Amino acid sequence: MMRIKLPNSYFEDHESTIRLIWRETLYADFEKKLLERAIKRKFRIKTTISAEDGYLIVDAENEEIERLITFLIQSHLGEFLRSRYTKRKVLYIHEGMNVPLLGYNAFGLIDRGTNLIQVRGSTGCNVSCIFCSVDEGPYSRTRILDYVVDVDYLLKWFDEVAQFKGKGLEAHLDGQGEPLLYPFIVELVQGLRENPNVNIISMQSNGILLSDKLIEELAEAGLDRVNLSIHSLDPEKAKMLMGMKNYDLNHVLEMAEALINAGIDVLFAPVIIFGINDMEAEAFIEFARRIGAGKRWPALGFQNYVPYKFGRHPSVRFLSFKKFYTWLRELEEKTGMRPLVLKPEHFGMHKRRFIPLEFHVGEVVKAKIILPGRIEGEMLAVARNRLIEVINTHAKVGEEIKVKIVRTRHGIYVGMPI
Ligand SMILES: C[S@@+](CC[C@H](N)C(=O)[O-])C[C@H]1O[C@@H](n2cnc3c(N)ncnc32)[C@H](O)[C@@H]1O
Ligand code: SF4
Repeated sequence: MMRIKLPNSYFEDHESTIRLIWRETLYADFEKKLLERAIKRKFRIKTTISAEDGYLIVDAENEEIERLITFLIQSHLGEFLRSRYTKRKVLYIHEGMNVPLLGYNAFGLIDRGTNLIQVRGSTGCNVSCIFCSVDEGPYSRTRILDYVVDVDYLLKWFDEVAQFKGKGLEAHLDGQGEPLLYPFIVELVQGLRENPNVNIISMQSNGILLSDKLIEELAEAGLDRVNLSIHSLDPEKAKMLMGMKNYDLNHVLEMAEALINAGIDVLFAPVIIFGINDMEAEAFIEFARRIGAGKRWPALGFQNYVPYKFGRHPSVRFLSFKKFYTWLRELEEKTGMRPLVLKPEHFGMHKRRFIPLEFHVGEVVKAKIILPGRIEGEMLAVARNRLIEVINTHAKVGEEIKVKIVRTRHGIYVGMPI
């Protein structure tokens, strides 16, 4: 009997398949029959494969068999990879694929002309907030695919961008999804910390996947702040807003305290939907005060609910930003909590030279389709070492097509086939 384990993984038995859980957030299913057949073909012996206590069990004793199984699993991992949370197929982006990490908003890097660089290692979310601006999570109706970027590759691109942008940068881990689903989150923070141009490392998160152990690791790696998305202090209302029956508000509140105790600052970032949770604003302020949030940065960053084109839209009233800011100023007066109207300077943010645009609107470029996109009719193409999101297309991976650039804002390129 052999017990096989692979680094950062464990195995589960699923009747006809063996499931490899890799780095907690990803999995791949392997047909037992196929693995057994491969052993039979090579070694002419009949074996049975199962999983127990996290190990893959083969009823044979032979190091060569162990090597074969390990090789088969590792070499097919990319093909079968799925997200444990969204259950969607995951495309693993690594250096060998030559995928530029500038140009697309779902993964890679985004430069919006300031000293803050958004760093996006993966897509996908573990909850489905009823207002989500990017229609994320297990109940998404539009997202059909997830991406995970190899951490060394992401850091390599970051280092190039950071060299161009200069000193005093903030690396902000956010995404079209939940950054804590990124399987290399600790390594990413560590790598960013090693960059001499990075001063601050912050993250935007729903906090659900935090644990005492992960917080300790993130603190040690050098994370400075978490903008924590908590939308209600009432457990039932919070479940409704997060679109998740087993959302454990208490756990997230405990983790907020644990972050602060570990020296990671917390900024609470509730999305305010008037008529639903605006009446909780003072309770949020009270809670933030009590646990000592906002040590180096503001403790609260209330966000006005905005109905986004590709997001989810609860049937609620949308308050104009003018009225929203008036509401915030009144709240400042009433509670003495300042600032609630947040400005870039509260975060040490300032304008910086943009990475020059590679295309201009209206330009027609020859681009090569290299990856499927996240929604139906969308593909990712590459030209001049940038990604372009091509919409309304039936083109296939490998094809070269002519694309008319329709959007270039903040170096995110959208094009249409012509
Ligand atoms: C898309 S989320 C991604 C990060 C992470 N999953 C989270 O929720 O913190 C980024 C931020 O946008 C907020 N947000 C999502 N949908 C929104 C909407 N329709 N209007 C305003 N803010 C929204 C989230 O609460 C979160 O603070
Ligand atoms: S707002 Fe954030 S936590 Fe909520 S579904 Fe969207 S990505 Fe996930």
